[in-house]
Amino acid sequence: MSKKTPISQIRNIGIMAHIDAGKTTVTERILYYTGKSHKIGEVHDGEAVMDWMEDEQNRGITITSAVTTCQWNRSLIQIIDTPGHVDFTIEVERALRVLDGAVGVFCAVGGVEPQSETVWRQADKYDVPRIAFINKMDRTGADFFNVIDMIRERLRATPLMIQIPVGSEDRFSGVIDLISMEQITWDDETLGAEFSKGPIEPDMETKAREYRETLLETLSEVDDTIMEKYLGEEEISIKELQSAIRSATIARELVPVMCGTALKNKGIQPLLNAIENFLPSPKDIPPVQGIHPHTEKPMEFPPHKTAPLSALIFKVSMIEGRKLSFARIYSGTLKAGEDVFNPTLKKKEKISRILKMHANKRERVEEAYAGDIVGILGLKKSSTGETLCSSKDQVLLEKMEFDKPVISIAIEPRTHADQEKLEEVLEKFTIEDPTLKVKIDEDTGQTILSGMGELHLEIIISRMKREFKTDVNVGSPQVVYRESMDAPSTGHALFDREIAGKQHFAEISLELSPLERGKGIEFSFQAPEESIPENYIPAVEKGAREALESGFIKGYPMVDTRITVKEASCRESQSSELGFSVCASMACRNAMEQGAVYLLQPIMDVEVLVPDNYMGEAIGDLNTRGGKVESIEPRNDIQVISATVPLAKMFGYSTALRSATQGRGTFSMKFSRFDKE
Ligand SMILES: Nc1nc2c(ncn2[C@@H]2O[C@H](COP(=O)(O)OP(=O)(O)OP(=O)(O)O)[C@@H](O)[C@H]2O)c(=O)[nH]1
Repeated sequence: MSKKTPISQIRNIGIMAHIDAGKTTVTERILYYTGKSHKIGEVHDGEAVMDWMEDEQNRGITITSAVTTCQWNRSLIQIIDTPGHVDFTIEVERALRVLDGAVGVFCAVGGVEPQSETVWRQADKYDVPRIAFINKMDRTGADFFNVIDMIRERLRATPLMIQIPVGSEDRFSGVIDLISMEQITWDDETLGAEFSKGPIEPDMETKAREYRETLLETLSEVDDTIMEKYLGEEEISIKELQSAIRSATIARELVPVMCGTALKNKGIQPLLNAIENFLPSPKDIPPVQGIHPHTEKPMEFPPHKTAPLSALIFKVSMIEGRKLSFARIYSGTLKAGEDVFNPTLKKKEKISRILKMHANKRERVEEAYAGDIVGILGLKKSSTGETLCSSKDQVLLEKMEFDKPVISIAIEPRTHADQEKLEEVLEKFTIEDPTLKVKIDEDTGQTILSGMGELHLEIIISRMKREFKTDVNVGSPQVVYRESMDAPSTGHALFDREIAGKQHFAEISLELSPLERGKGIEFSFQAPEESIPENYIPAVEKGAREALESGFIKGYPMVDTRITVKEASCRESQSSELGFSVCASMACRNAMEQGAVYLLQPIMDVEVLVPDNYMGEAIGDLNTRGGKVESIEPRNDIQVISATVPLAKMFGYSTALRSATQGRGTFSMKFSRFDKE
């Protein structure tokens, strides 16, 4: 395993799916057939290799992205597990950032569910080439061709059927490979490890020929060579077909679709072949973009082990008190025992160990190369989203953007023993999860946790209890607001004070003015030149930003505001960073007092699915919650209502919807924007 795989044979992939489509079971079977795991751990036994976290086993859903490595034919497949629940979009986004291709798993009965659409769109944003696997062909109601239509209509993708199923539901026995025109049948006795390939059975022949035509037509639309041969009725070899499919998949023109049943051990080996044949290697995708940390000049290094090092930390886990950082290496070589440079922190860090991650064990390696995804021990300060490079050839890769928390709860340790552990546990959680924020409420002294949704915080609390035996009382969830202002307002402050025997003097006049929604905070220093020494400007900026961060009305961060310093003055020998920082902060408070600051609340995109006869109730209920219905679309016998609703009005919605629709309605929700109350 530790022998070096050429970069062209590496496949960094994610498996994306709606909850319950069977992602964990598919991953399990991949590990089984690639020989990494010797026992099939059924999800319902709580033994799945990937889901090693206790909480995931209890809930039966996958929360964290674990990376695991396995070997298939000549390829090294590194699987980054991605969750299906939208409350964990951070996990999906960070996985998408470092993978090169993905397998979308769909349920043959449910097809493309709203959350599969969400995840699919995220993958579109990152230009990730995909193949699709229609799982659960054994279930009652399984309908391969219906899912194909859904992929076309809901995901607006062009499916390329490279297989069709033989039988369905309990008579599903295998597939017809439309590339080689062979029938593949799995042997139930050997957990699907053995299968036979042979000529297509007579009763399937007509259908197989018909879909082979469809495959050739679809492929001809994107590949000229295939088109010429197809129109000329010339023989097209398997190699030619594979190469055309590979190019079209990588160019994201087509999505090859396959099927099977992971639970009944059918269809996984051809899926592994498709990962190897059709998904890109790190060499097949555009080189990662970065900038020079000082000059901000665009930079890119080739994905080669002799190029300068560039790697991105995409996840940090605290394991037994040690920080394990997961990094994707884009170029160069990472060596154990050597220093690397973190351009964000402007600091060197030592790589003490490099680990190749298998699902439940780690293998130590001395070096890792472009294309690899590894665990690193030894990094002390670096965190998720930061770059590692060499101090000689510095590069800064694009940072990961994390959504801001929208919901918070107050927690209180139950006993003295819980109190003692709480700080340490929270530190671990915040290091691992950049979307979780902890702060102490200045008025009440309570600890406030903020996160991405109710489920996100619920899981944190339950992990505290189960994994760390730390019990807390939990307050009811509160919406996290932002503050902003309507019109420009000016502020002034004079700071002239003796601190520890030294006089500090600073004077600042500034203006706070509204920016467009979503712009954040901008700072500009427009005081006359040489009014204060240039090296104090960063202190002014720091003080001003900090003041805005602590808000005005209720202490929520101010957003979408420009700070313009108009005048500044100092006295020689009485200037200090401290003085300028405090003075800028006071001037901002002064401007906020003068101006009209208001609250912004989180608005959510909500999608509600209800049968026709409950639509009236569902819309009425959304209206009473202050929701705005944006569209209503029929999907088979179900109506899909898309609306935007203030998060504050969505508490208890799942219970309300269930009782209004006798359990038939479902919904999904994700953060849209902050807007005026
Ligand atoms: N009938 C049938 N059931 C399956 C199949 N694959 C998975 N399942 C079952 O479907 C359920 C969900 O499977 P998982 O593998 O946990 O699905 P997942 O997509 O990983 O779900 P999350 O971890 O919740 O995101 C489990 O009870 C599986 O045993 C299949 O091919 N056929």
